[in-house]
Amino acid sequence: MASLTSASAKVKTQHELVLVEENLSARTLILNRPKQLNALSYQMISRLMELFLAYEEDPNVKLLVLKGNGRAFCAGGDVSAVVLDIRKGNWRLGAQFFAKEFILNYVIATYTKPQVSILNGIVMGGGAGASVHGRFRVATENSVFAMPETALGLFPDIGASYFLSRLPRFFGEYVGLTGARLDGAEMLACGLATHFVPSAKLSLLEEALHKVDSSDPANISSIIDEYSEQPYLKEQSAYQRLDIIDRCFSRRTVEEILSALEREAMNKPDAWISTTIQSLKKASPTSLKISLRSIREGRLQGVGQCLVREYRMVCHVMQGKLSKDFLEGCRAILIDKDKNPKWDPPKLEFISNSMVEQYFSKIDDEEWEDLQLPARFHLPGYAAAKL
Ligand SMILES: CC(C)(COP(=O)(O)OP(=O)(O)OC[C@H]1O[C@@H](n2cnc3c(N)ncnc32)[C@H](O)[C@@H]1OP(=O)(O)O)[C@@H](O)C(=O)NCCC(=O)NCCSC(=O)/C=C/c1ccc(O)cc1
Repeated sequence: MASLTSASAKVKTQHELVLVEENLSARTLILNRPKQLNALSYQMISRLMELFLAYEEDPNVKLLVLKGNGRAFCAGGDVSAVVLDIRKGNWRLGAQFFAKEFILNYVIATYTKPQVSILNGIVMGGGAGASVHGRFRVATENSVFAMPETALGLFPDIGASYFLSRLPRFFGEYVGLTGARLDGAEMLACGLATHFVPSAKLSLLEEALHKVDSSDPANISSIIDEYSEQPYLKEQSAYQRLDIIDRCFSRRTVEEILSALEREAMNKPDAWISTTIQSLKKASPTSLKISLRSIREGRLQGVGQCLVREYRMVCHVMQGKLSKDFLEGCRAILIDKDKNPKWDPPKLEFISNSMVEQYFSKIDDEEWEDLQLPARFHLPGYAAAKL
């Protein structure tokens, strides 16, 4: 029988935002802001961090399950508050949010006990950060995955330059630049999910996980295997187009990627190529350029290095000195909802390499410092790389 517990926390609402279920050696954390699609607020991230760190020390805990209440696992970081902060000129509050979130991503990526994320709904931005770095990711027929940041004037953060760059071939560049939505079958095919379980079987799976008394990933994997199915990958899936994706998204620059897609479209008109071109043309040109460079650098870096670099980048975005596209993207998509952002600079060709370069440099501010990741000791082999 599950019991609801409340570990030590200062603010009462934190307990309501992340519910905890205890079952023998398993702990289930439930993101509980269903009306906002479980968008992660600062309090939620703080609470998750507190719970993850406490459970790592607790020998009675062997397995963590993470899931969302309602139709979403998690639709990303909570963008509603940040817009107010930036408008007031308080970009450091945004930076503080990201520092906390990225450290949580790092703790998850290097966690010493297995984490099973049940992705039975929307998984976007920060929701991917809370799950993809963990050991097991269970997709269902309700999963909708996307990294939609370039449409918002941001870039795929939360360590996405690490995991996107490790997807097969150039699929990560495609997912990260276009913000394309993937279903559960596509998530499994590309490796973002480790298992696919039909939602009708989730309660049985969870019951089985509640009885687990081991942290051995092989044990957990075989339990999830019992409920897993091989889903149908639709013929129109982007994952069936890896050859075109490779031909186009392997190009050196965003301009070359677009030209390659346009050439493909001329040779063989196709709805998927048109949609892909349209997504790129609607996104912030600055976001596209810094995202491509970030994913390319990520190929050669560990998850910690990726997060430190992304933190520099996100601080530049929050500071708004180099570009105000993030504020404009939030206005157009979340506030006025006219879906018509006016990006500045408005075109790819106006953004030089040296402008891109600045996003990767330290912030010129005496009070600012690079992200300090916590030292993580005694990691078992499986705690390091999950993808
Ligand atoms: C496609 C979605 C997921 C579902 O669409 P829908 O089914 O038509 O549902 P709604 O859009 O009506 O969403 C239901 C409610 O959830 C809210 N919501 C839905 N995602 C959100 C959300 N990320 N935030 C804060 N409310 C939300 C949304 O505003 C709405 O609230 P309300 O109008 O009061 O009913 C749609 O909500 C959507 O595009 N959400 C944004 C997804 C997204 O871009 N996520 C990644 C964002 S970037 C990121 O993670 C970092 C952000 C950030 C964080 C902190 C910072 O300091 C700086 C930056």
